[in-house]
Amino acid sequence: MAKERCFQLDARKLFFMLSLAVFFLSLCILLSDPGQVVEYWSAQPSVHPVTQLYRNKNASANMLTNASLDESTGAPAGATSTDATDMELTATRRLPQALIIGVKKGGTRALLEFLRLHPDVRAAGSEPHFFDRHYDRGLDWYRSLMPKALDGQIVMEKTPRYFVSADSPARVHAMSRDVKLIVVVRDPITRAISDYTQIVSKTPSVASFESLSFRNGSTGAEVNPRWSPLWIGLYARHLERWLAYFPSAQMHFVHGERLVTDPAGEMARVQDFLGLERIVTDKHFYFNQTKGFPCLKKLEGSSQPHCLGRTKGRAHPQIQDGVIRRLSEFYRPHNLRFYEMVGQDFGWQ
Ligand SMILES: Nc1ncnc2c1ncn2[C@@H]1O[C@H](COP(=O)(O)OS(=O)(=O)O)[C@@H](OP(=O)(O)O)[C@H]1O
Repeated sequence: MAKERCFQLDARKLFFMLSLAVFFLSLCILLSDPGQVVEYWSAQPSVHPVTQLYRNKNASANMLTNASLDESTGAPAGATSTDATDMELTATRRLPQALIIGVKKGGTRALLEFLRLHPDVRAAGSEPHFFDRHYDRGLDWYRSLMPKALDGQIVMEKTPRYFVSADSPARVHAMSRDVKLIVVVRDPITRAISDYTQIVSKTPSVASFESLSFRNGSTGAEVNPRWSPLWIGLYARHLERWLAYFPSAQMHFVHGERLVTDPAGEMARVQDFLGLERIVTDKHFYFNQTKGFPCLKKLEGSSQPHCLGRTKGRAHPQIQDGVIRRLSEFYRPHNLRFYEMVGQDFGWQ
């Protein structure tokens, strides 16, 4: 009897010591690299279904774009039927979960093209202008413009005019209070010159930038904030209307200048904001000296590099220094207010 009790005590002691050893061993691993544990848990929920297929197919040498998604199923071209059944790949047309709402001439086309490289993004190619111009056509019409997408893929579109359209915030909110909003912003003066360059390309007889920027056409007069290329750059005013409907955490601001100098860095932040795995990286870009802009190393189905078209990255006219100075003074308080509202200094002088 006493022998049996003694054996039970020894077993308990052994169990206790083993537990202690396991506990200390775990503690050592955790202390030597706590990041691993955090990284593991934070990495788990963000893998979207097509990203998983993309990984499985190891597409690193075979970059997958929206164009390579089968139009009828929405699955990546080349995915087998077993992949499709396993993942219940049934593509449907859905309303967007994310919108690039502005700003005109900010770099919105570049951003959309870069995002389209991501296997979990499906984007409409042209600008629907639903919330600003075609709202009376209804949500079914709008939905019909969207590409087919799988569950878990993010559907998006870009219409830069939404940012400055008075009706858009309420209408977007009526469609979805959870939609994610992206705004590409650029120095409002360069943006205005870019806008003006586009106007001249369509109407060469238009008055000079200098005369249109001031109330009576003379640089001695007040800046004319009603001239559309200048009015669009009053970012804080336009943003106010959006913040009446959406919390700032639901909006992401892309630094337009950095989208040119560091596209991969800006893309990392956008992918994080959209809850996507960082698949679009510096591997996808190269700087094209002739164009003066980053371009894509290759598009799907082609081994050729791809730059945006000729209407993106036009040469700007030279604007008088005095006019630039006056516009800087004009925009300074608006820019500072905008920085405060978004909690980010964009560094425009
Ligand atoms: N990678 C790359 N390639 C070419 N262009 C680039 C790129 N990244 C940003 N940009 C800048 O995008 C500006 C055009 O902006 P948007 O696409 O928003 O214009 S639009 O509102 O859709 O007309 C365009 O303005 P301009 O330079 O005035 O033409 C570019 O400066």
